[in-house]
Amino acid sequence: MLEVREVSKMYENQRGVRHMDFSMSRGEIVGFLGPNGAGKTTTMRMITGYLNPTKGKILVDGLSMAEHPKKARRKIGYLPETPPLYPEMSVGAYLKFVADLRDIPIREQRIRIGEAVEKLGLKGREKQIIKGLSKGYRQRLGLAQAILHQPDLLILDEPTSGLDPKQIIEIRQLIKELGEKHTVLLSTHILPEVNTLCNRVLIINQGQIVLDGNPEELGGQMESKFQVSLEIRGEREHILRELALLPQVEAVKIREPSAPGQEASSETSSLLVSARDRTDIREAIFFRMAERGLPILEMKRENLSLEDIFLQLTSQDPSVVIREDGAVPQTAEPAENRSDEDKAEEETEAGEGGDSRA
Ligand SMILES: Nc1ncnc2c1ncn2[C@@H]1O[C@H](COP(=O)(O)OP(=O)(O)OP(=O)(O)O)[C@@H](O)[C@H]1O
Repeated sequence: MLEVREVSKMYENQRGVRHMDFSMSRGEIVGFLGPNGAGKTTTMRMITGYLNPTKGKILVDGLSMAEHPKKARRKIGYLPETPPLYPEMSVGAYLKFVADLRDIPIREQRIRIGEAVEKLGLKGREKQIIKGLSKGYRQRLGLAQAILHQPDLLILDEPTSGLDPKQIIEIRQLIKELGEKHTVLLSTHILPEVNTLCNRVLIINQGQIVLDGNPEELGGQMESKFQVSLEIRGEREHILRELALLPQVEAVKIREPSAPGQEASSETSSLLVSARDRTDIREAIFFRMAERGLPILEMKRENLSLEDIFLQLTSQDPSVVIREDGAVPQTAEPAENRSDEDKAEEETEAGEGGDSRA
């Protein structure tokens, strides 16, 4: 559905986006995460044809954005961070205006507007003036204009930013529904939003993708060691001795008391066990404890949360790049180590390209 091939964008000697390379298949809902200034908006503006890449290529359903901008843009619905609304217009008049702008045939306009109004919960508000709408309803209208021409691909730039908690839940639900028929790329700062909505996450930092994968599987991929939390009944010394005898176990941390105000129990121990590597050690622990008559009351694999991963990747220069295809760690080059060739390439890029159709 979307191919972003080696795309870079330079802003007057400052790099906005660097060698961005990813593709999206039909039906995916991809979360685009990154700290402020990482390059999310720049990338989205290039995908939607509002900004020309300095280098690289963007294909929407096989159509090159550079060669066939009009056709390619017809396949995209875009909700910028601030929805492009006209405050003096009514909801209905605005959607009619957008329908004209998108060349939707007159005979189809009523049906399309009706569908969008229905889908986005705007029914009964067609005559309302936009400046009187709440932020949540403006966002709904922004989404309605984005889907009016029935695009295959939706690009949503921070669609829930600035909304109150109730509006956030409503807009997320709408995005989830839109995701059943559209391929969606959405940028956000809110990590749980990615877990709730997306089947894939792209984390970018300093203009580069530093991680690409399934939000639920990332924790396991990122960890260098397998970790298990355990609650075991029995004499503490005995348990620790038995765990230490397992060759796969590297470290055991005592985690008591398990809840504030709860006394450490002499009967049970809460522990965090780390393996020597990424091997699953749960079976080995289970059989050893069973053999020694030390019942396991609870055993759970500990994963890094998306928040841990995000902080790990964005709080300093990324040193590890993990791709969806096999979690192969590569070293990302710190800026000072870039080759002269790379620097020369950047200088050349700085002289090319520019904004278009802004
Ligand atoms: N028009 C511009 N001129 C010059 N530099 C720009 C311009 N737009 C963006 N940049 C720079 O490009 C980099 C990426 O900015 P971008 O707005 O794409 O980040 P973002 O990830 O969307 O950030 P945020 O989460 O704050 O919206 C930043 O360093 C920014 O300062």
